Amino acid sequence: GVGFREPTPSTLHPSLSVKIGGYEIPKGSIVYVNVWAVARDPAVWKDLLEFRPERFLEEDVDMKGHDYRLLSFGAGRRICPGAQLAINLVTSMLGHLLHHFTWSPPAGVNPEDIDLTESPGTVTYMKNPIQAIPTLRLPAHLYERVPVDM
Ligand code: HEM
Repeated sequence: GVGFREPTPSTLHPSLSVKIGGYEIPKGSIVYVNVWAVARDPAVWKDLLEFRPERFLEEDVDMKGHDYRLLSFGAGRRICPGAQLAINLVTSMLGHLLHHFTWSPPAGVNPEDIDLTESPGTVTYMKNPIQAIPTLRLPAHLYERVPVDM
């Protein structure tokens, strides 16, 4: 498995003309930052192609623009304003999916054979959608909808 999947690029909007690495960047240009490459820098990440989420427990990596090793939401003035909402939603959604279901590959597919190839572009998708089969892991009555008075 792969450790980092940056789904979207980040942009810089220089307010002055600057020269970087021999390139003249005129004021007002939109510069796309290849955050995908930044998040895969072997000089920065240990075992970078391993799926090892616990790396983020071992080391404090800020993902809201303060740590340039991981720029999922960009950084600076044009950072994603929905970052905290997105982090809360993804955490809650993943938590529910894992709490309620056991997930397995379709019958006959070994986990090692799942194709994790990405399809690069402005937004990164999986080249082939991953198929996963959920089975209930809690007593059935816990999945019933509870009416709520609003
Ligand atoms: C996991 C989910 C999300 C990711 C990975 C993400 C990522 C990003 C990135 C990389 C940018 C560009 C930052 C830059 O140019 O440097 C951006 C911009 C933006 N995002 Fe998100 N975002 C997410 C969810 C959301 C949500 C939930 C909202 C709103 C409710 C949101 C609203 C925006 C807006 C309005 C901008 C444009 C900000 C600007 O250009 O000033 N995003 N986002």
